[in-house]
Amino acid sequence: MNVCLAPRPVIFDLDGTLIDSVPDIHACVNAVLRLHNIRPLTLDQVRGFVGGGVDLLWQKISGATGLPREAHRDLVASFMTRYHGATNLTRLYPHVTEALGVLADRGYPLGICTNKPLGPTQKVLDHFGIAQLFRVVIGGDSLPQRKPDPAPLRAAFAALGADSEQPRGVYVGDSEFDEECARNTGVPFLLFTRGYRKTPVEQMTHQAAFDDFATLPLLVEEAAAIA
Ligand SMILES: O=C(O)COP(=O)(O)O
Repeated sequence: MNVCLAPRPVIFDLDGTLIDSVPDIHACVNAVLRLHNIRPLTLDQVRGFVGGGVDLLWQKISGATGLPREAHRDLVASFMTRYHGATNLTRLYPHVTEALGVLADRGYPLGICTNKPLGPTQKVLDHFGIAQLFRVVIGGDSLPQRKPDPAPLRAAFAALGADSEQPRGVYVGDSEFDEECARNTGVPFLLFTRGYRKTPVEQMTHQAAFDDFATLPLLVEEAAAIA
């Protein structure tokens, strides 16, 4: 007898996976640093600080620039004012829209689990006209926990009807935070290699690695079959 299983959820990270947002983050960071007469950071420095959410970003910036700990809240607030609608320098990676369309057409429930705060996340998804493809969006401020804690990813799977303790489905991301989160959640990880990771691909745990979103639908099919 042929048993036809419903396609399992596919959850995506955002920064460094679907979008290259570091140029906008870099511009907003330097605008805030300028107010404090701190020399601008390079794009590479800022890229190296992204992945753990806005709080961790500013802890790392303060560590690198010597900004006082007491300034943290104001720095984050000042950054968020600028960052909220900053999409001018952000780009979707090639073939992202097409790959998401193919997966949605094949019936995969799609979601986002990012450490980026929800406000800017929704703005950028709207900006690129892809918001409607995602049935759930979990941001870095949606829950008290952030990736690599499994809680946000579990919540995303649960919202798509999966078992929240032992979800079946796949997570697609680019960073060490995403790799660890997938492992903590117990789901296969598909690694996009053109994002913001610092570790060589061979040293990261993944079900498959890819550098072109055109190949993603096939990888999802293979990974979902064993998830
Ligand atoms: O905002 C960040 O630091 C990273 O966000 P991400 O989880 O989408 O990579």
